[in-house]
Amino acid sequence: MVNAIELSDVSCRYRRQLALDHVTATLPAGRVTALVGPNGSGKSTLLAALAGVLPLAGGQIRNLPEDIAFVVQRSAVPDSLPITVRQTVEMGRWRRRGAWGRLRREDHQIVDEAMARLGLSELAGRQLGTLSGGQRQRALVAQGLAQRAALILLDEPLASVDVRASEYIAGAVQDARADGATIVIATHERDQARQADHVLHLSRGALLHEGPPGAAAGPSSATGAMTASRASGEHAGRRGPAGASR
Ligand SMILES: Nc1ncnc2c1ncn2[C@@H]1O[C@H](COP(=O)(O)OP(=O)(O)OP(=O)(O)O)[C@@H](O)[C@H]1O
Repeated sequence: MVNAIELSDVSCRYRRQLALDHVTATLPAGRVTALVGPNGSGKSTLLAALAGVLPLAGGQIRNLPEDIAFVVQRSAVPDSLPITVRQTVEMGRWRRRGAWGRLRREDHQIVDEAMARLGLSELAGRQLGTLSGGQRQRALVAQGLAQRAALILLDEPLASVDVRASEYIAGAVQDARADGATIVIATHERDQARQADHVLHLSRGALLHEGPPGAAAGPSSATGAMTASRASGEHAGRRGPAGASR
């Protein structure tokens, strides 16, 4: 039995600015947690703290797994990066094999599976920079999935993506959950927050509320999503558009 990740009194700063303000919260193991709140409320900062790329200014995080996949915002990846879709997804195996290590047959299988899951198989040889925004986002999510990490962090994976990409990504998230991963998603998308198991509502770096989707949200909710009831069942969206099943 894997324990929930526990944040107690977690604070983070960028120089003098307090970006996370004494956050105490729980991220249930093997479940999807959505981080919601207005721009600048601390969602990306909380992901960076969980990923270990931003040191804590105070507090502690317990039960953090060692293998963590961090799918950053698409805007954080330069358009001109000379890399194909396959190479992008293969980078998800670097942690296991090292950047210069040879991928094994099982790695290639995992990469193929992640690409198929996100509907990217036919785009494998394409340069990342020649893809649409939604396709590029799918490639980044596929890279995250290929890590087969116990904790998967996704920063705004549905920002400015088309319906097809958002269906593939939502399906991939539910698949990773079904495989036992703990997933944390910063999102502005109502549907994604509704489909989560647990929601942390942040405002100005502080936790306003945590609980199941549909529970009370503060009046400043950026998404307005928290008053809606859960739209779909446990494994809703497990399959993406045609050909995406695995
Ligand atoms: N690299 C940085 N240097 C300085 N301040 C930063 C940095 N990154 C974020 N901040 C500040 O920290 C606060 C929290 O930002 P963060 O990006 O975590 O919010 P967010 O909820 O993810 O916002 P968004 O929805 O716009 O992505 C904001 O006030 C922001 O201006």
